[in-house]
Parts: sequence; structure tokens; C-alpha cells
Amino acid sequence: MRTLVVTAVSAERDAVAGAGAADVLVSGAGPAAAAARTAAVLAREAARGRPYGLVVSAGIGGGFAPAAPVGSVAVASEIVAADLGSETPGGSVPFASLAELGFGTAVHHPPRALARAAAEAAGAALGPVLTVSTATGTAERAALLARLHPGALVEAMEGFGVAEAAAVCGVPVLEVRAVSNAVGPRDRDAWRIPEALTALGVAFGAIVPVLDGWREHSDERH
Ligand SMILES: O=C(O)c1cccc(C(=O)CC[C@H]2O[C@@H](n3cnc4c(=O)[nH]cnc43)[C@H](O)[C@@H]2O)c1
Repeated sequence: MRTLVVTAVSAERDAVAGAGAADVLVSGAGPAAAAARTAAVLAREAARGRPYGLVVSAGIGGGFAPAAPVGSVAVASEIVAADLGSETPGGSVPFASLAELGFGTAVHHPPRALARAAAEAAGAALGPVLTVSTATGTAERAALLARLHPGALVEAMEGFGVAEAAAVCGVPVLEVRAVSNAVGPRDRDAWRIPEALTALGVAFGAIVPVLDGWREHSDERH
């Protein structure tokens, strides 16, 4: 089975490729670029008779305290479009998701057994990973996201786009993130990118054999 790994930038590609990931696409940052480029590659390879059997969104991300400290790794149990929807005035929850607006799904589910096995192999946390179009830069928004998405481990900017492309092409999806910074007030100088890229590479070294051994029909849900 062929696996396509999608990263936002080349430094993330180098981390996963150095750990044994064979096919790695650099999509650019954000869910739209990730969706467009992932869908194009999946469709092209399927048309050539060499379809991918799994897509993995991988890279660094912001971690929600205290569950996901800098340097830790998270595997997504759910890939959630966290800011795709509408603000709503009044009430206790000032946001309605895409699904609540009646426009489709706001959550994609990786195959359960695969996500669990990947997390175990990497010593990673398993939980919801949020996709945002605007990286969080205030304590207020961090608190709101944590309230809207209890148990969220990480936010990043590509997972839901990769997952949408995978769903359109009928391919299961996984997301793996290494934490470079805390979700909260923006402080780019505090990002620990080299440490996160090292953690991503180490995690991938453990996860690649799990991906190679995984068969879709052996999983109970995708
Ligand atoms: O400057 C570098 O050397 C460098 C190396 C690797 C990655 C980067 C990035 O800037 C990656 C951008 C990518 O990272 C995700 N990310 C990281 N932290 C957050 C966050 O707090 N909130 C949302 N996204 C985050 C995201 O997926 C970006 O596309 C630079």
C-alpha cells in the first residue's frame, strides 16, 4: 500500500523523509493549499493506476496546555475544522460549525486502530487535532477553542484540508503533529522549531513501520 505524507513546508518534509517516509508532498501552509495539492496528487496517481491507500498530514503545531507541551507529539483521533463556520452573537457558545450550519462535516475520523497503533508506537498522545485558518495569537482565543473542543491537543493549519481531499478521493487519513509552541499569545521567538522537527522525525521513525503494516480492511472504522 502506498502512503502519501503531506507537510506544509520543506523543513517538515525533510524531517519525515529522513525518518523513512517515502512519498512526501509539500503543500504550502493552510487548509486550502493543502486540500488542493493533496487532491491533485491523489487523483493523478489514481489515474495512473498507482493509487495511494493512506494520506498522512504531518508537521509541527501549537499545543494546548497542559496536555501537549512543547516537544511532545500528538496523533489525531479526530481532525476538526475549528474555525470554519460562523460567529454567533449571544448565547454561551459564540460559534456555529460548518456542520451546525448545515454545510457538511466539520470533523474527519482517522481509522481508529491505525491512530491508536501510531500513537502507541511513537509514545504520542491521542486526541482531537484542530485545523485553523488563523493561528491563535491570544489567550482569549486559546481559551475559546479549548472550551469549544474539550480534549483538543494541538492546532495546526493543514489537517482538515488534507482530510477533505482524502475523503473526496476515498482514501483514509491520519494526522501527526509535533508541538513547537504553546497555543496562546503570539510569541514567534518562543517557537522551538528545531526541537519539534526532531520530535517529528523520531515519531515518524516509529510510525512508518506501523503505516507499512496497516491494511484498511483490518480497521474497524475509517
Ligand atoms: O522557519 C522555519 O524554519 C520553519 C520550519 C518548519 C516549519 C515552519 C512553520 O512555520 C510551519 C508552519 C506550520 O506550522 C503549523 N503551526 C505551528 N504552530 C502553530 C500554531 O500555533 N497554530 C497554528 N499552526 C501552527 C501550521 O500547520 C503551519 O502551517 C517554519
